[in-house]
Amino acid sequence: MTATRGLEGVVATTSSISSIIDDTLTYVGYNIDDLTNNATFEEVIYLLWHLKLPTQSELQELTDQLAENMALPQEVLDHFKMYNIKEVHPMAALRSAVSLLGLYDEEADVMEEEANYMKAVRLQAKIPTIVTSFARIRNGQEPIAPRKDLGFAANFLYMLTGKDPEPIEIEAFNKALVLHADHELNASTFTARVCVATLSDVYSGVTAAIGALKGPLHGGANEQVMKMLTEIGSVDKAESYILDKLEKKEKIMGFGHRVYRQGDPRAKHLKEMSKKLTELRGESKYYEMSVKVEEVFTANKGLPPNVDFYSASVYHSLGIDHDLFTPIFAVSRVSGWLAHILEQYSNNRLIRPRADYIGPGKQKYVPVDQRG
Ligand SMILES: CC(=O)SCCNC(=O)CCNC(=O)[C@H](O)C(C)(C)COP(=O)(O)OP(=O)(O)OC[C@H]1O[C@@H](n2cnc3c(N)ncnc32)[C@H](O)[C@@H]1OP(=O)(O)O
Ligand SMILES: O=C([O-])CC(=O)C(=O)O
Repeated sequence: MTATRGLEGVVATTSSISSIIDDTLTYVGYNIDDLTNNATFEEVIYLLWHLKLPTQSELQELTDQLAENMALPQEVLDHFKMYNIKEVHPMAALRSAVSLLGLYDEEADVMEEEANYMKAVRLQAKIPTIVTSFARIRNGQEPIAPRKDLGFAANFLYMLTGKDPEPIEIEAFNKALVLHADHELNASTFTARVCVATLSDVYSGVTAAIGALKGPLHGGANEQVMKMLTEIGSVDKAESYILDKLEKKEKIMGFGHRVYRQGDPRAKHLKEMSKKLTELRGESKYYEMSVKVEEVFTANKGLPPNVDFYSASVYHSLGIDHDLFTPIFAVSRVSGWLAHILEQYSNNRLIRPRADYIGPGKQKYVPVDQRG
């Protein structure tokens, strides 16, 4: 038995949800460019869960179900008072809140298909409310209830700020949600599938996935990109900053990818939005710094930016706190996790690979009082 480090190139399941072939990303056969330019996030959720685009009435039904399920149990809101909310990372709070949510769902352990689908609806609906409520409570503000007249993207921004978002903000946020929704067998989705393949419940699968997304080599990279841009501070400092990091053999967050070789097809959409939004806000230095970082990094390492790189300046331009960037990734990616969880249940087999043992050979047990 020989191990493949990081399971690189290992094909671990079949799936009908999304594919990356020759650097082209599709959801159920629809090119990501087409979906980003045309679809609402609600349509994409439906697509991932049903493997077809919805009709008008199917879309309305899902939209209504999401709207009806956005409110949180009071216990979940109350639990934010149990710890020092200002000190806690919102990804840790989200992970805990989703786990807690499972305790208040009477159907949490009901494994029928319809019950699992409705849990998916409830989780997709409630995760934005968790993230926005957390963000407001830690600022001493009351959580804001969602509005029935707003779509998913607009509602998130409204619940976060209490203000009616501008059309360009809604467009940018909707695109970001579409772009982050699914990505084949990335680390957090694989985690979710491994978890539920034991026939554990949907809440456990999503809680595990949030834990995997949190790490800086995966979803956590977008917050680190913003930290880097803040540290750089101005365009003229970008080149020396990057060269110094490379000299020290440090990784530059937001670059590189396990699967893409020529580049991540999602990055160009975020780059375009970053340009538009940073100019609109009079903060084009964040876009310009990003472009300079890309130029210097790719010239030296030949690795193009991934989805996390330009999403940082997009979210910053939307006025979002930097530590909420990864939770926002989860607000979108939960749609993909749930699609994969439902797919796993529908054709389940325990996921249990092997390890290539490289420890000591046979040893004889020595009682503790005789060990030197
Ligand atoms: C949504 C997402 O999850 S997208 C990914 C988000 N993560 C990041 O942006 C973090 C930065 N990027 C990385 O750490 C990596 O590119 C990963 C984790 C995304 C992919 O990693 P892997 O396929 O395992 O590549 P690995 O980390 O082994 O890197 C291969 C080589 O490229 C280098 N490399 C890869 N990415 C970077 C980077 N961002 N900065 C500097 N060097 C890099 C490595 O140092 C390594 O060089 P070496 O062979 O000389 O040691
Ligand atoms: O696929 C991956 O390894 C990481 C990624 O880009 C994503 O999850 O969107």
